[in-house]
Amino acid sequence: MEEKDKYGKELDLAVRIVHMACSLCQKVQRRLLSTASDQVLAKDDDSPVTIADWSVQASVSWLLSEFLEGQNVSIVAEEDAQTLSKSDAANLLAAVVDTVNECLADAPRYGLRSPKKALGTSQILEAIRRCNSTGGTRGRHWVLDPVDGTLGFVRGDQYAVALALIEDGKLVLGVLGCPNYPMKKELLNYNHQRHQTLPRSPRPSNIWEKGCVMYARRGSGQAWMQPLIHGDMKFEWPNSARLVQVSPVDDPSLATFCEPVEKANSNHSFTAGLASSMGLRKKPMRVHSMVKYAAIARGDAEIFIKFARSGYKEKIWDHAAGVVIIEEAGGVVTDAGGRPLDFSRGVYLEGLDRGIIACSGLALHEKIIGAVYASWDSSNL
Ligand SMILES: Nc1ncnc2c1ncn2[C@@H]1O[C@H](COP(=O)(O)OS(=O)(=O)O)[C@@H](OP(=O)(O)O)[C@H]1O
Ligand SMILES: [Mg+2]
Ligand SMILES: [Mg+2]
Ligand SMILES: [Mg+2]
Repeated sequence: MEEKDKYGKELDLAVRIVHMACSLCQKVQRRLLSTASDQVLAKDDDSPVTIADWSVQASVSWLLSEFLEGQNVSIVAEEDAQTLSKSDAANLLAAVVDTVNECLADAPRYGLRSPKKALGTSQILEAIRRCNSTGGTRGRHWVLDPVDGTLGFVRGDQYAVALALIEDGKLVLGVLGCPNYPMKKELLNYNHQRHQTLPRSPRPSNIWEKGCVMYARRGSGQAWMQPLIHGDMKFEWPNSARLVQVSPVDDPSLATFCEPVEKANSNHSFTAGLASSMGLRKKPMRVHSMVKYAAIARGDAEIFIKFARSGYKEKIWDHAAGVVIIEEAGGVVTDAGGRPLDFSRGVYLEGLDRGIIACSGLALHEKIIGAVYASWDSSNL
């Protein structure tokens, strides 16, 4: 197979699957926001999880196994089936089973096959449990964050579905579905005070106002964006895909940096110090989820910085898809020491030096690394 066609089949499959998963999430988010429900649960670390997280994981797992039959499909993903398997979780499990079957019944619209008959509870639990691979340096591993930014999802705000493929420890493709991130930034209602970054109308009618799916294949030098496939729209490959590129801005005073919304996930006062020391003047764009990676890849912002509290270990599914998309769009992603992220060492980004810095170009990147170096000793991280 020619190098340029390598992973073409896998990318095509992953893009279709992510479109489907985004549609599932939109339905669940609408229901969640319109009913005062108890459908948001807390995990052991107090982070939220919903029917959408489990349902996307089950659907993606089933579809990958179905289409890559014969291969021993290895998936590294965020959720497990423990809570759902408990005897008091029958209603929750039933809701997941319904949601997955509703989603898979739509598969032909995306050029995929539905199951011959609706999946049963045990098949769905099995599909979730199968995603317990720990990745590593050898072989192929799919990396899935079924709902990234679950907090944004339950707030009715930004979230993403992220699917990537690693082969022999290297990222080879990434797909990022952003259901509330319109094709054009101008269509986003960005409110600094309320930290809300939502499409301007709640039920947009124009496809450019709807969400997007971005994707890239390692080494292609290209990153693509498509409008989200909706309702009765037919999936036409490559469905108005357009190339995206990082921003050309390299003057810090004109650059925008993004960071997590929650102080608990990244040290806002440290990043504010960094920003001012390198001459960034604009307010930070605080957005939930890997939409931050999407924003850099398509030139809506120039910098993404995340410094988690010391002791927190970043997981590969929170970054994999975003990193390959930014890099192919012309950007740079490293840790705070300037080294590339290592996706080969299991579930965590082992060896990560302090934080993550994604940038539209080398000039800004060097300035931030320099600013981190200069301010680290005086910081209280
Ligand atoms: N303590 C701590 N520090 C750093 N990061 C953490 C922490 N706890 C969780 N996470 C991971 O952060 C993911 C969400 O990141 P965001 O950038 O969307 O955060 S924020 O909601 O905008 O604040 C979130 O992803 P999801 O669980 O998929 O939502 C987590 O994997
Ligand atoms: Mg995540
Ligand atoms: Mg998640
Ligand atoms: Mg989570």
